Amino acid sequence: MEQRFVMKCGGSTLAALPDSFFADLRGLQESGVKPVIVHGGGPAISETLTKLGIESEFVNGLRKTSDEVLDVVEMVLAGKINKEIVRKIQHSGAKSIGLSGVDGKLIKAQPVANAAEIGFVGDVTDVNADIIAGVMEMGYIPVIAPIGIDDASQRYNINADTAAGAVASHLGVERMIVVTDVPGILKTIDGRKQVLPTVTVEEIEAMIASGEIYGGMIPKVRAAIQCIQGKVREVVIVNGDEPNVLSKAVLEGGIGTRIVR
Ligand SMILES: Nc1ncnc2c1ncn2[C@@H]1O[C@H](COP(=O)(O)OP(=O)(O)O)[C@@H](O)[C@H]1O
Ligand SMILES: CC(=O)N[C@@H](CCC(=O)OP(=O)(O)O)C(=O)O
Repeated sequence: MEQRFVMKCGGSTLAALPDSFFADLRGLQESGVKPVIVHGGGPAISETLTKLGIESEFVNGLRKTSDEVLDVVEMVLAGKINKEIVRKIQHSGAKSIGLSGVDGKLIKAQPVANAAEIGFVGDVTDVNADIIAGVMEMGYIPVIAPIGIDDASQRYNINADTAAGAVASHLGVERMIVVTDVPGILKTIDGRKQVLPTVTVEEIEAMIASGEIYGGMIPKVRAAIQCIQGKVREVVIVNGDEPNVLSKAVLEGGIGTRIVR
């Protein structure tokens, strides 16, 4: 079995993740599995921007990022949220090191195509997988904040789903697990919302076109589609609230929605 997996934790669920979630993570690591975490924190960024009286808006799911907004994004993601996750992992008894994409130029980025409209938002151009592998080799769980950097040392705000997909691709893991606040991709069947156990790229495109997949689910499925073109075999979307959700997703299957080729 592939020993490594990338897990993306969304801001929608981070604060509510119970101690048992981190105990499950520790158990997995003890059994020889090597997790890599990439996290979001959109709601916490919005809250801090509001407190500071800085306006920001989303354009097609991406935050318009001025220099002033970028400072707050880095402060909240690489500071507050990253260290909160590292502390929780350490409290569970596992070892963890927090990094942002700036550290060791871990995530190289370039401006998105519509940068003139949305500012310092980045697309990933490269990931320094050696740093991540080195941290794992030392027995630590890497926790990565989605800030990118270019050769001129400009920072970029990167959507966390996009960053996680790029990390999974560059590491060449077989599986990415996306932990969020819904139990998978939901579809109304026979008048009832149901979790789809498996979806293909074609089904996703149809659900985006019909509006059945919208908002924050769009960057997740887009990142999933991008990374399953390569070595990543499947992306699993799960709810962080479910007991032992990680070990179920990694070892057993049959939970959440699996996105496959
Ligand atoms: N078909 C769908 N199934 C489930 N959730 C969906 C779907 N389409 C859109 N969503 C929305 O996507 C949200 C998850 O995205 P988001 O709030 O950005 O989470 P995160 O902070 O974890 O990245 C869900 O809470 C739900 O409102
Ligand atoms: C460019 C862009 O939109 N970046 C995101 C980064 C955080 C994120 O993606 O967090 P979630 O996973 O919780 O949504 C933002 O500024 O909110």
